[in-house]
Amino acid sequence: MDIKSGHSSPVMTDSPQISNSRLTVRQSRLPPYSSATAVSQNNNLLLTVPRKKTGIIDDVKANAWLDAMIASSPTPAIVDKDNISSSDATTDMTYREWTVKYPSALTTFEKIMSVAKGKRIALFLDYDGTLSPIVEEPDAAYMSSDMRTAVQNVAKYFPTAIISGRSRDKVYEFVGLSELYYAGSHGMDIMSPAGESLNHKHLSRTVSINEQGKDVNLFQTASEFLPMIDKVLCSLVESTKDIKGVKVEDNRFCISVHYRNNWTLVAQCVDDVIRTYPKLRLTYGRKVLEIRPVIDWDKGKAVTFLLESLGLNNCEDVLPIYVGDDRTDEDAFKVLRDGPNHGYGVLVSAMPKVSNAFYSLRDPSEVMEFLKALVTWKRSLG
Ligand SMILES: O=P(O)(O)OC[C@H]1O[C@H](O[C@H]2O[C@H](CO)[C@@H](O)[C@H](O)[C@H]2O)[C@H](O)[C@@H](O)[C@@H]1O
Repeated sequence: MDIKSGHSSPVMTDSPQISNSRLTVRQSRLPPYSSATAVSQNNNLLLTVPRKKTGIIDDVKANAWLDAMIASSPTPAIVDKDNISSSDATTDMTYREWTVKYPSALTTFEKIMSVAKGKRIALFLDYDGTLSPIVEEPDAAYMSSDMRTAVQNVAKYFPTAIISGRSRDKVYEFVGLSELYYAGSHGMDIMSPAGESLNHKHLSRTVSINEQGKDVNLFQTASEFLPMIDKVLCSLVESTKDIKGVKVEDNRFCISVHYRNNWTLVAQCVDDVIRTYPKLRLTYGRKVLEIRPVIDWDKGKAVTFLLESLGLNNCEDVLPIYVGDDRTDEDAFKVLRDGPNHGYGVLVSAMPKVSNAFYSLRDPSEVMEFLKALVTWKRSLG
């Protein structure tokens, strides 16, 4: 990974991976992303990554979606330290400069709490990269028991939801706390804790039985896509089976295609499969391509839905806080920044990034400190 800091906003790249690449995709579902959000439904794109002439950074920057995809690709646990060209000191300084715009939620904790005073906090937490560190093997992204305790404690005081790109079952398996709200598949599959009734004026619910045999409410916004998603899942498993480092993950209402090398080949394979499905779209995260239904629903919508269902929307005395690390969390940050339910997004990142969040935390260990601080603060109020 190379961090170029000669621009006003330093850009992270995986230049060794892309320096010789050329990818032309016609009539593709690969989206032309803007710098912070990942939304496009354009069917007729011509995307070209030209061979390096003057500088790969410029070439890549000319292709906004690719730039953004690569920028979000490096994962702290996978990064090869030897490839970092900037000195640690420069990196540190760049990070400190960045925190002027996105202050640490720990160092500004008192300021945040002065706003929270007299308000009810509603807490939204992403999973991967926020509650668990990013690791090479997606199935091994375990949460520490200390983090679990921190989440459990915070949920005693504030309504707490986990909002993840993973399937709801998988994230529930990792977290294992039945007292939380869970929104899997980027918010397309929402479950209330047992014993909590969740109602919404527009969306109908189904009642299901959880592992302890108790009733839980489910809100699923993309059920009609399930047969299509299952079909695409099978095709993707088949078409990528010989590509080293690829793992296709079934996230129920969406699919993740993880890649470690050969990303152009993987992108092409994915594109070949989904180009005949106009009702699906492609987004991306850290070394992952994600296929999901073309519906107007994302993590931001899930936050709004949960606030409405909990009767916490448009309330002067509610402060929603969303902590997340990924591109898909930006939708939620934006909702809290610009929407009627004013709150704070907290971006978890050890690298400078452009974000809709207000605050930042470096990594999951700082997230845990933040959760503990919230509990201490709440207890201090008596
Ligand atoms: O919304 P999230 O909870 O942040 O989930 C986003 C994706 O996270 C997982 O992939 C990422 O984390 C893996 C484990 O650390 C890592 O190996 C992978 O490279 C990352 O992309 C998950 O596997 C995906 O399905 C989620 O969509």
